[in-house]
Formats: sequence, C-alpha cells, structure tokens
Amino acid sequence: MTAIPAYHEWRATAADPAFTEWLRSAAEPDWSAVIDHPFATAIIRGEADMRRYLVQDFQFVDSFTALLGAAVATAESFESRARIGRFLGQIAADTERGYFHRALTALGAGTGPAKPEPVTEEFLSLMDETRRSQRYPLILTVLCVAEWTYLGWASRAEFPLPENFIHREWIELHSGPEFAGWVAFLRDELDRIGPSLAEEEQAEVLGLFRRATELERRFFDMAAG
Ligand SMILES: Cc1ncc(CO)c(N)n1
Repeated sequence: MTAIPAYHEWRATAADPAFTEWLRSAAEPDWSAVIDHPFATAIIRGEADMRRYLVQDFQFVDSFTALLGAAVATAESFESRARIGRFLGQIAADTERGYFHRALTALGAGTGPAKPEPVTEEFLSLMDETRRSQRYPLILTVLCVAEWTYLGWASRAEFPLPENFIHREWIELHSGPEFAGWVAFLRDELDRIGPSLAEEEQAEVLGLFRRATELERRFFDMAAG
C-alpha cells in the first residue's frame, strides 16, 4: 500500500487542493467501489431487491439523524446550524422517513425493530461514537462520506428513472440540485475547517473518512447478499 502524504505535503502538488479532495483520494479504491457498486447499479436499473437493504438502512438513518443533531449542536455559526437543522427536519425526519415507511410497508417488512447485520452494527457504533465525541470536524467527516458517496452513485442514474417508486424515490432523494447543494455545504464546511486542524487531528479525520468509506462499501456488499 502506498503511504498517504500529510495534507500540507499533498496540497503543494494537488490540482485541486481542497481538504475533502485529499480525504477522498486517500479513500480509494473503496471510494470508487462504492460509487460504482453493482448493488447501486441494480438500484439505478430498477432491479435491486431492496428489502434487506432498506430494513438495515432504516436503522442506519436513525443513528444518522442523531448524528445530524450533534452537528446542529456543535456547528460554529447560526448559519451552519440552521442549514443542518433544515436538512434534519425537512429531509431526514420528514421526506426520507416517509419514504421508508411507504417502502418498508410495500415490501412487507414493517418499520418495527429488526436485527442489525454485522456491518450495520459497526456503522451504528461508528456514528454513535462520533456523535458522543461532540467534535464537529469528526461529525462532519462521517456526514460527508455518507452523503457524498450517495450523491456519487445516485448521480449515475439517467432518465427515465425506474418506474417502481422504491428505486425511483431512493435515487431522487440522493441526486438533483438540492441534494448536490447539501453535499457542497458539507464539503465546504470541512474544506474550511480541515486545513487549520493540527496534523494529528487531520490524520484522525482521514482515518475516520477511510473507515466510513470502507463501511459504505461493505454495506452495499451486505445488501447484494
Ligand atoms: C449506508 C448509508 N449511507 C449513506 C446514506 C445516505 O444518507 C444512507 N442512507 N445509507
């Protein structure tokens, strides 16, 4: 494995010196494996069996929403806090939650408690630990991986989208200008804060970014069965 240069070394030679670009490039090959994952391709084609995936992801989204709450609590300005709070209230707790209820009902799965798969457990632990740290850079890092990878695969979809609402709305929730704007906000926050962190903290952020990306890949592997 090639060693990953520290941010300040990397940025001297990078075409795009953004902090999140350093993180993303260091998360390869997992990053591209998530974006190009066969399960994501099956969603885009309207062919994925969504039941196990959505039952597991409903648990993910609960911890993710709690993590958004921690981001609201730790953000450094009212504008950032309001931006995250809006996404929490309008998307996570409303549009997306409504989708889960309709989709899980249509799949005959229900919205009650379900047994988490091992990768789900690992992801929930990572998010819960990050939430408890109450450290904004770490919280942003996990949010950024989750949202940016999802924008990546969902943006591969072309019109017309699948007819089945379970595939179509899942793609719509993670693509389009509004979701792209949300991801741009998360990246901008991390691009603003990351460069002034101490080198050890930058390394910690990098480790967390890579770990979360690996979990995204394994989450799709789990869904593909
Ligand atoms: C596993 C996973 N990663 C990212 C997202 C997007 O929030 C999601 N719903 N599920």
